[in-house]
Amino acid sequence: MVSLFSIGSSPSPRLLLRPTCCSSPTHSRDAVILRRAAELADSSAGLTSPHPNFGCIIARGGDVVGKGFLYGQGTECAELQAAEMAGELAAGATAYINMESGDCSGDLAPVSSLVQAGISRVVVGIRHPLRHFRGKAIHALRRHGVQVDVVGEDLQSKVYEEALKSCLLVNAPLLYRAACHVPFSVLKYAMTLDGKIAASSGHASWISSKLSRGRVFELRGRSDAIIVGGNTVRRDDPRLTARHGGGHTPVRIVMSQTLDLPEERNIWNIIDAYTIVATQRGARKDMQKKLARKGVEVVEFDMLNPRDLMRYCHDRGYLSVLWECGGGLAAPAISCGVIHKVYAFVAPKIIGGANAPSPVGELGMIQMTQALNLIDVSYEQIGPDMLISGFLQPIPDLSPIIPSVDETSALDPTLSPYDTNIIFFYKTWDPYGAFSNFSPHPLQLPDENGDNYMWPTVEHYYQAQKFQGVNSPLAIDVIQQIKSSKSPEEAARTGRKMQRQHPELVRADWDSVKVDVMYEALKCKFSTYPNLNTMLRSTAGSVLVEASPHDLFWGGGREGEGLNHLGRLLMKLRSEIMEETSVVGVE
Ligand SMILES: NC(=O)C1=CN([C@@H]2O[C@H](COP(=O)(O)OP(=O)(O)OC[C@H]3O[C@@H](n4cnc5c(N)ncnc54)[C@H](OP(=O)(O)O)[C@@H]3O)[C@@H](O)[C@H]2O)C=CC1
Ligand SMILES: Nc1c(N[C@@H]2O[C@H](COP(=O)(O)O)[C@@H](O)[C@H]2O)[nH]c(=O)[nH]c1=O
Repeated sequence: MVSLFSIGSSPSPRLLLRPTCCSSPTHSRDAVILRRAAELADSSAGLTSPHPNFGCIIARGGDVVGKGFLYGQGTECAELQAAEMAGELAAGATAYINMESGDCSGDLAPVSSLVQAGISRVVVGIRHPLRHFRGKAIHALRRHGVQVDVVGEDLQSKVYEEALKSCLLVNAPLLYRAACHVPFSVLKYAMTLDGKIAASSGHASWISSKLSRGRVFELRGRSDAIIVGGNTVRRDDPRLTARHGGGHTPVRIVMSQTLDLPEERNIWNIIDAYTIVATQRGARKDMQKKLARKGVEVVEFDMLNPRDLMRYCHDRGYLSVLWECGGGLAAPAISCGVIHKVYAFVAPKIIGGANAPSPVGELGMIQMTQALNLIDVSYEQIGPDMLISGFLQPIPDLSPIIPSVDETSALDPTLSPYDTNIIFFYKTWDPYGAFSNFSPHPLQLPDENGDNYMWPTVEHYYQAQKFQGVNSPLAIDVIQQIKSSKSPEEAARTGRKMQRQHPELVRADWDSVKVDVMYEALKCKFSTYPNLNTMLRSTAGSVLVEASPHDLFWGGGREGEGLNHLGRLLMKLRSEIMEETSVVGVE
């Protein structure tokens, strides 16, 4: 791992790009546009689940002629949007992408859209951090005769420092995930000028201003999960929802060893946001049952601690986590190295109190020289408060590891981070992400009127089918909402929420037909896309498991307790395809 940010005035090794020998007006222009591509990549933050962020700008000379960003998993890639916008002006132009394209579909759509548009040069901020994508798009572009310049490899000038930093920042969660196998964790707290996060009575609302709390809602919207400890639930009765106006709602996680929690709390209301309680194995079974009855998921750990919880969150596909706990939990989280960034809102107030809680409990340090120094610190005034933020750990830099050409030439069907006889898939950025229902493979199937309709993803189709044929204007309206959802995540959110809130809108036979509905959609997907068909056949001999730790019907569950119906259907489809292929072969 290499430090990327300057500590005080000493710049980090990788940001020490070679001095200005090669700096030129072209370099300066490249750097400015690349930075804009990174900013563009951030556009969907808070509107959809945290996911790898891609932005693409196409420019001729200094003039931008096309741009696009990835809105969510399963939506149109940034490169294609930019190429479409640029039209004929793309021929001979330069494309700027903050990160090497990833592609879960195996057909490298981002690459083909740039090649077909006639782009002659591509400037890449960073290589893709995930091993199965790394170098692949760069290699494919070069094979098509496109000049590819990667910052830090082909472009060495110091003028790229800020652009590179923006490229790293916008995908910091993915970089941590790839390097450390944990989600990017941010510790956020609000404290008085005398360093208290509550009065000695425990009362804490409010320390920071309304404006600052508005910023917290934005931070929540950028996170997959928010974590607090049991004591904060007992004392504050928090809601922990993202009232930021965006669409994405993070999961709320309560860490409680004792499970000595009140039965009535805002956080048990799962209509607005899903709640998970992480606890010690065997803790208060009666309480576990009560929580489960409210729809709260209880996850038991052999030894509840922040590191194991973060591993669990990683397996659950989370990229970004916000810790909003008190000092009792913040200290062990820092000690075991899972906190990467800190946001401290400092309010110009003094509350005093020898026993008033502070943001970080016991770390076992006795000398000031042991203090943890934040890296790349920022200061921002928000209304009356000061927001101080910085990194506790540098963003991992994987870019210097350049794969060989052989490694990147094709999708290796045996490439799996898991046991070779079991292929797990879950998020679209996993090696077999194309098997996910969120993958960007539109499929043509009938809509509610029986007309052929291009559904953006399997998820859109599946969610809409829940309300198909129900004689109610609201059910018809839900189908329309699902059809127009910009991402599969939005489609899933709408479908699940309406199913929870209005079970009467769900078709009466849903439980008995849902497996058939899914199979029909999968058959359509894998017959429409030959490359997916090939990928599915290439898994022959392996068990396919959707690695969803929480969906015990479609997924395999955390410890294999799930029914794995999605994996089973894919294996059934694989057998059918292989039988058909062998029959055709015999004829
Ligand atoms: N101003 C601010 O930004 C904030 C202020 N606060 C204030 O802080 C106070 C609560 O602080 P604090 O008790 O530290 O907060 P927390 O409840 O957030 O953290 C401590 C609790 O975490 C649970 N826990 C689970 N695993 C561990 C572990 N391995 N180590 C330690 N604890 C673990 C325990 O719950 P259990 O006892 O159930 O087992 C423990 O009591 C309240 O007064 C609240 O108002 C809280 C958050 C933010
Ligand atoms: N007191 C305090 C904070 N406290 C945090 O916010 C939680 C309450 O969130 P909610 O119920 O959704 O409004 C609370 O439990 C604690 O984690 N946050 C801040 O930004 N500023 C503040 O002054």
